[in-house]
Amino acid sequence: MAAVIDFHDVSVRRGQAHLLDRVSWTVEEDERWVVLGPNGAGKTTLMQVAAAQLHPTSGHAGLLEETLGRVDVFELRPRIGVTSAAIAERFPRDERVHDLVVSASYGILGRWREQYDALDHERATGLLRELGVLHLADRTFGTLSEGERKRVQIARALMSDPELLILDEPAAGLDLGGREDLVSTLSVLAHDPDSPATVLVSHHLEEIPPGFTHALLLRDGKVVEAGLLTDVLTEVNLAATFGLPLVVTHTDDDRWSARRRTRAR
Ligand SMILES: Nc1ncnc2c1ncn2[C@@H]1O[C@H](COP(=O)(O)OP(=O)(O)OP(=O)(O)O)[C@@H](O)[C@H]1O
Repeated sequence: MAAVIDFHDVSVRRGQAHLLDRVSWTVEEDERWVVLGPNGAGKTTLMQVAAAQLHPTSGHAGLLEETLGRVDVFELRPRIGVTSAAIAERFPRDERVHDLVVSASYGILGRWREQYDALDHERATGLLRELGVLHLADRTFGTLSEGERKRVQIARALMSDPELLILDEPAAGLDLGGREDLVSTLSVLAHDPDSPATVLVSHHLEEIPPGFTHALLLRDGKVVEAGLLTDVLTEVNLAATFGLPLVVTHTDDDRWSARRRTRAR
């Protein structure tokens, strides 16, 4: 199976700061990864490289069988679906939800610039239905709740039928119900064999959707551990990542949680 992400010793430096420090990471087509780490660990920087938005200072960054630095990133980027707070900020608040999704097939914002065919409209409608927000298709983006916006963003990211889907902190800012709804939706996507390879960035184990297969733990720009979820999400690894003693729970319905250990067991 072909590697979707194939990083060897990827480093990103800004002056004396090592934002990423020799990160090696491989993601295969059928894998669903969660990237966990504390604030400032380098998660967003790693996602910028994985989204072909940022070149590493050194190392080999392979993406979709291409190598960053040797490929036209404008051809690579449409093959990668990305959601992040920074991207959502650029969405026009007065854009109709359906138009926001359908315009992604051309990688632009503002649907009036292009003509779309019936298949594009059908696909946008299907994705809005899959994400549970079809009833909002005629609303403007600015009138949606935070949870509704996250779902629309994911529909838009999937519109171009990407080979890699990157979700940078999709549960940030959601209330408990919104988070649980999003986790369920992402779990359905994770179990769908037609879904692209997926990378989800989070600070919280509670946000890992059932069906996710792998985890990468990042701290100070370095990989603490990477591999199968059940191998990686140990109390020892997570304590090393977040810098505090933790009790980690994995339930029968494949949900994870972590809390500070209050006394020695
Ligand atoms: N241009 C820059 N120059 C120096 N340091 C930078 C620069 N850009 C980012 N950093 C630092 O790099 C580190 C990693 O940042 P990054 O945003 O990738 O972390 P993160 O894991 O996504 O954090 P968070 O969870 O808070 O969003 C941070 O300490 C940040 O302050």
